[in-house]
Amino acid sequence: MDIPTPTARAAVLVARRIFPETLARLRQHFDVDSNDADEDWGQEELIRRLQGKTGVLLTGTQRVDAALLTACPRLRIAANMTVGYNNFDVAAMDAAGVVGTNTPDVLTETTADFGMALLLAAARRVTEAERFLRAGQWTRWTVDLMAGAEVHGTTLGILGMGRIGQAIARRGAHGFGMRVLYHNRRRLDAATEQACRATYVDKATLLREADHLMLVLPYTPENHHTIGAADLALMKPTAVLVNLARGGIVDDAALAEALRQRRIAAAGLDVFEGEPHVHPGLLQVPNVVLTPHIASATLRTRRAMADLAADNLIAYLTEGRVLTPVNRPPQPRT
Ligand SMILES: O=CC(=O)O
Repeated sequence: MDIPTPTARAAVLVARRIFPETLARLRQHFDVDSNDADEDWGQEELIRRLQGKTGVLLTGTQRVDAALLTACPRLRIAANMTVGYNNFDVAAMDAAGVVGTNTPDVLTETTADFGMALLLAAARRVTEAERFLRAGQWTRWTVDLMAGAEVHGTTLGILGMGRIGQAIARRGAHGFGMRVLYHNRRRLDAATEQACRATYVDKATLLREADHLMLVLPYTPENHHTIGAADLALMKPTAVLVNLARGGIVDDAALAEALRQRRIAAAGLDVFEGEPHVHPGLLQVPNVVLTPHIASATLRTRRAMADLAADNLIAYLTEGRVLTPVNRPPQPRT
C-alpha cells in the first residue's frame, strides 16, 4: 500500500510586525517566518530572509526590484500592506512571473477622513494654536488670535482623482459645501463627476483657482516633483496644500521656502521625501502640520489592510487566485 507523502507547506515571510490574529491565520496555511521584532531589515537582509519563500507580506518601504527577484527564484507573490505600490518594479515582476498585490478600498474612507483632518488643522491653525497654549502664551483674548483660513464654502482642488480623491471630493462637496475642481490623468465619467460634484480642469487652472489643494495621486517617476516652486507660485497666497500621496510628489525644499515666505498660507503633510527624514526647512516653519504617514492609521483599517494582504497570499498560494493584483504576469512562476 502506498503511504501518501505529506505535501510540503509553502513558506512565506511576513517582513514587518503585523497583528497576531492575521499571523495566526497565515500560520494555518503556511510555514511563516515573521519579523515580530519589527526590525528595519535592509534590502540584503530581506533577500536573505526570502530564501526558499514563495510569498512575502511587506510594506511600502521594502522594495521588490529586479535584484531581489533574481536572488529569490522561488518567490511567486509579493503582497503589499499598502494601497500605493511604488516599492514594486512592476515591469521586473511581470518579466519574472511574480504577482504583486495592494490594499485598495479598505482604506479609502479612513484616508479621506484624514485628508480633511489635515486640511482643517492646517487652515484653522490647530497644532500651532495648541503649541501656543502649551507654551503658556495664551494670556488674553484678542480679536484675531490664531485667525485662520475658511474651509467651508471655498474651492477645493484635488490632484489625482482615484478612489481616495473621490472620497475627499464627496466630503468637500456634500459636507463642507465646497466647489470641487480636479485634475487627473484621465477624466472621470459624467456619472462619477456628478456624484462627487467635481469639475475637471487643467493643472494650471486647478493651482490658480483652488483655495485649498489636496494631493492624492500615486507616485511614479513621471510624478516626481509634480508640485515644485513654479507650481507653488501659481497658487493663491491664502491657499493650504495637503499632501496625502507620497513623498517625492512635492519638492519639499521648495515647499518649505514657499511656507517660509508665506507664498502659500499653510500646508498639511503626511508624507515626505526620504521619510522618515523630514526636510529641516519644514520643521522650522510654524504654518505646517506634520504627521508621520498615518492617514490610514485607525486600528480597524490597519487590520483590514493586513487581512487583505494575508488573504491575497492565501488565495494565490492555495488556489491560484488573486484578490487585488497590481499586475498579471504573462507567465506566472509556479
Ligand atoms: O501610504 C499608504 C498606502 O499606500 O497605503
